[in-house]
Amino acid sequence: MHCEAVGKRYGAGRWILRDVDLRIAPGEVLAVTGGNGSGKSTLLRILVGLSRPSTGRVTGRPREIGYVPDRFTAHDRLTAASYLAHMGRIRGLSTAAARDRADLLIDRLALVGGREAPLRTLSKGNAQKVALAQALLVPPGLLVLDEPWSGLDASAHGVLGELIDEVAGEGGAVVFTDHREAIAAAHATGGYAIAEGRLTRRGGPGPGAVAGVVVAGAAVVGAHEAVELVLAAPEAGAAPAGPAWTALPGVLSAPHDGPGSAPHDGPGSAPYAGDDREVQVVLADRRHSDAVLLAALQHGWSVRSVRSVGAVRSVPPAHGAGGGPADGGAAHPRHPDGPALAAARPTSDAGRADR
Ligand SMILES: Nc1ncnc2c1ncn2[C@@H]1O[C@H](COP(=O)(O)OP(=O)(O)OP(=O)(O)O)[C@@H](O)[C@H]1O
Repeated sequence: MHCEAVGKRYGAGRWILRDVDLRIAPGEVLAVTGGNGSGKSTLLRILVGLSRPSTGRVTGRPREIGYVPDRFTAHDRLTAASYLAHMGRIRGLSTAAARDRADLLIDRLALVGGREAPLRTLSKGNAQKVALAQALLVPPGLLVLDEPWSGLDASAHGVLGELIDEVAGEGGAVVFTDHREAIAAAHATGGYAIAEGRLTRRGGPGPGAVAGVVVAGAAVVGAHEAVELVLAAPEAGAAPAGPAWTALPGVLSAPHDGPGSAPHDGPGSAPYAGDDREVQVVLADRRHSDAVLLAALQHGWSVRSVRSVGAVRSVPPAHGAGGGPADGGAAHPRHPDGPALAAARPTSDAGRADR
């Protein structure tokens, strides 16, 4: 999805956003921070299509969008369960599937007052939980959350983090706002700040962040602490017999996989001076890296180097751009123009009226 030179002003008022360029790739979790009134909610409304940009355009918006606005005011007599079942049906679920999904989300978010509480009786935090649940009734290709942590109790904080990871792990993109850098750093894979209408990329986010890498087409999806293993084949000249790298538990990518697929070029084949053995570069989840090394050693490979890559996020083949295990499962730089982006489900960009 791409916001291209997006600008926004309400009527003849000041420019709230100017020249915003933003690409969002599947599997990314982007935090947008900024002070009160800086335009965060405005940007989110443009992303989901509720507000039309005054200049520029948004393309590649996924079909399924989950949106949690900053305020979810529910004056309704409907119960939480009925509301969610109704919303699920609007999104194409059968009544039974909508109820099941709603029940699951209500349980996970521990809605106080329960599923039969009328919406209008819910506290701010519990209404926020219902808003979150409605955004997740069907797996969103884009999940947009406006200050989702505000008002949530501590236990729901953890669940929200899990839900975000799950959406991203399934190849959905997530964008959320918050005032607090710490929250952004803990949950996002990339960050932006808005000030004076300009959106600027922030430096590396914190522990939950992805250190610049998306693995498209990995056999295992989700967030990983990854290790890069550079392995040298048993002997020079021969097609290296190795384990089926990507079939090993925890392997996220191995550019040249399978028997007889000797690496001849690309990132996996850079020869070392004085050693022309073929080289395989394996990106593995850290928890499995010892087992991968053991498998390599058992097949006669030797270890050139082991390097911690930090956090990476892997997305499934359907969302990759030809980087699946079948063609090598490459680790792509998390760059706006990175190949993973090409898999964004294209949709029309029919803007809807401003609220
Ligand atoms: N529908 C509207 N009509 C006119 N002005 C608006 C409208 N919506 C927002 N604004 C103005 O646009 C500016 C940005 O508002 P926005 O809600 O996007 O900021 P924000 O960064 O989300 O703020 P906060 O952190 O306080 O929620 C504010 O000055 C606000 O008053």
